[in-house]
Amino acid sequence: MQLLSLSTLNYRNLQDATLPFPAGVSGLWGENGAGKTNLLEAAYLALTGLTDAPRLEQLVRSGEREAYVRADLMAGGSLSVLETGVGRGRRTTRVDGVRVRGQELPRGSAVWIRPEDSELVYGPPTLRRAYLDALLSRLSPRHAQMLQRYDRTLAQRNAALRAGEDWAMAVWDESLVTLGSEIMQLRRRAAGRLAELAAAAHAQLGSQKPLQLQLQESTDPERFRHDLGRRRAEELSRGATVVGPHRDDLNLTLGDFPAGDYASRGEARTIALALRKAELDLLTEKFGEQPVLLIDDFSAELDPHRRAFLLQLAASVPQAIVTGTEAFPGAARTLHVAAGGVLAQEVEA
Ligand SMILES: Nc1ncnc2c1ncn2[C@@H]1O[C@H](COP(=O)(O)OP(=O)(O)OP(=O)(O)O)[C@@H](O)[C@H]1O
Repeated sequence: MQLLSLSTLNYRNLQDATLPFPAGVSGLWGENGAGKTNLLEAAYLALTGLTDAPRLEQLVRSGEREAYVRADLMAGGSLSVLETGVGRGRRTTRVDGVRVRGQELPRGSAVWIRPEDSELVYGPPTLRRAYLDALLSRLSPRHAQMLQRYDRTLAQRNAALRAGEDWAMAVWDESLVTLGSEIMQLRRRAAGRLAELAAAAHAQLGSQKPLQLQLQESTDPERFRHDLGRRRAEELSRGATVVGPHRDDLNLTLGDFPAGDYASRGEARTIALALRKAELDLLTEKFGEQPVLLIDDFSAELDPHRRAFLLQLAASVPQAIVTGTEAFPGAARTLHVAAGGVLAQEVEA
């Protein structure tokens, strides 16, 4: 896939502009705080409709009410215009001028690799679940739908638990078990393939210690109903559902040890890179075309071998946009970012 151009309006510190992007590797370099991450974040939002900003208004330039991003995307041989507008608690999405829901944007259009991905290793289970669920939702609209319904049911069940409505549990359990069991089955299937791809990417990254990835479930489809009943008293006293797919984790083991407790910063970044490469591979398998690859801060915490891997990875996809505080070696086109604007452009041989 290829992002032909990115337009932004009122987006964080970026100057309002339309930037064309050719195929191949574009390298964006600039000082700290120049706006490089904001540019990749805007591209990711425009291409996928996704953001992990805690509040949508953070994306809007201070003093403005709304921000807008637009991606002209070439996918499957045809051009689509993807537009997203965001404001306080509000997001609207259009494809070719027609208003759609966010999940109707092309689902395999971009993968974003960034230094914060190390939190997938060190951070709490919520982050790994979010990674898995976001990926599965892009691979399967059914999973996205099940997950939404599960989250709604879970919130209602928790409210009933807090209100001490023991009598209502039979009804909530029925829906939770039906939805939760399907989510567990979908996760199991995808996690198996993800584990293979991540382990292979990790080995390619030159790591001597093998990476293992395993779904850690708080229950399983056969036991789910029984476990809910067994822990009812505890749930009523805590006012929360204590078993189910919302309590699962993705265990990462490096060599013989849990990665979150033992991995060095560089090792964690390597594991995170392997997870993103696996994401790229899964999306490519599913949609038959490689996503646009966005790489933020390519040199952060990586030794020369791992940097070389990123270089090769960027060169292996139809289009990659890579940022750093120095120019990306081997980029077909180098752009200079300063004060939220793309200032200079040099074409290398
Ligand atoms: N909503 C906003 N309105 C205005 N400016 C913002 C907004 N959100 C973030 N910024 C500013 O945008 C600037 C650029 O941030 P960005 O993370 O893109 O920098 P960067 O070039 O990636 O820097 P680094 O190399 O340090 O990672 C920061 O100074 C930040 O304070």
